[in-house]
Amino acid sequence: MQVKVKICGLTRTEDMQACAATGVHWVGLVFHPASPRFVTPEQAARLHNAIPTADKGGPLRVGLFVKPTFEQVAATLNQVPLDILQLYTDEKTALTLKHQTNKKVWLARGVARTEDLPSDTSFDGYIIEAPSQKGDTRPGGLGRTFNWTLTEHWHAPAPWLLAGGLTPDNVAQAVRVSKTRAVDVSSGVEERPGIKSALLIEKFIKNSQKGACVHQE
Ligand SMILES: O=C(O)c1ccccc1N[C@@H]1O[C@H](COP(=O)(O)O)[C@@H](O)[C@H]1O
Repeated sequence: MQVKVKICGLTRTEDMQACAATGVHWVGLVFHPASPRFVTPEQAARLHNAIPTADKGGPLRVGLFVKPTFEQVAATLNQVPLDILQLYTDEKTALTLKHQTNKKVWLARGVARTEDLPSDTSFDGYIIEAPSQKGDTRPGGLGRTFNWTLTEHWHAPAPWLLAGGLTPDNVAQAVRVSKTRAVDVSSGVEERPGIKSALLIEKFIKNSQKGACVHQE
């Protein structure tokens, strides 16, 4: 797989198994109570146990937290051995959590202009997505796209994933325009919030690779 894929917001064992079977690089578990994809640490542990770990060829586990405290992250890590923390918080808190937990940290950043693109090399990766809007009930998972040309000439300080409103129908174009090497999707491969479709996951992965072929020629 040339373009790496993360499927986020998994709540069911069968969806974890579909991700593992299709060879996605990362699966995301949402620990934000306001999300329709929220899972408790106990539910996450069951999902984690349903598929091979990364050292046995399974996907890496990414835990998504919105403005978390150290206590919330530590209590979650006690139940489920996450590989990466995807954080919606400020840089200082994220860096402190990285040192406290000794985990890889990806920062999520909404981008409206090139000036919003991060330059800090302290993090292990970035999720680059649509900026929040007034009235949003959560900072992501809303199926909203942004101007993909913004990242076209960006010299990223760390590996990054393009996110926000990606679907099997637009992912090839998104990869082509943004020049990303990795994509992240939640709502675009769902039958309804939290319920993934194995068929849409398969289509999404296949189409994401089509975008890569064009810009690598
Ligand atoms: O998925 C959620 O419910 C969610 C809640 C809070 C913050 C982020 C969330 N999801 C992340 O948002 C992006 C884009 O999602 P979508 O494909 O537009 O639905 C992705 O990184 C999800 O992991």
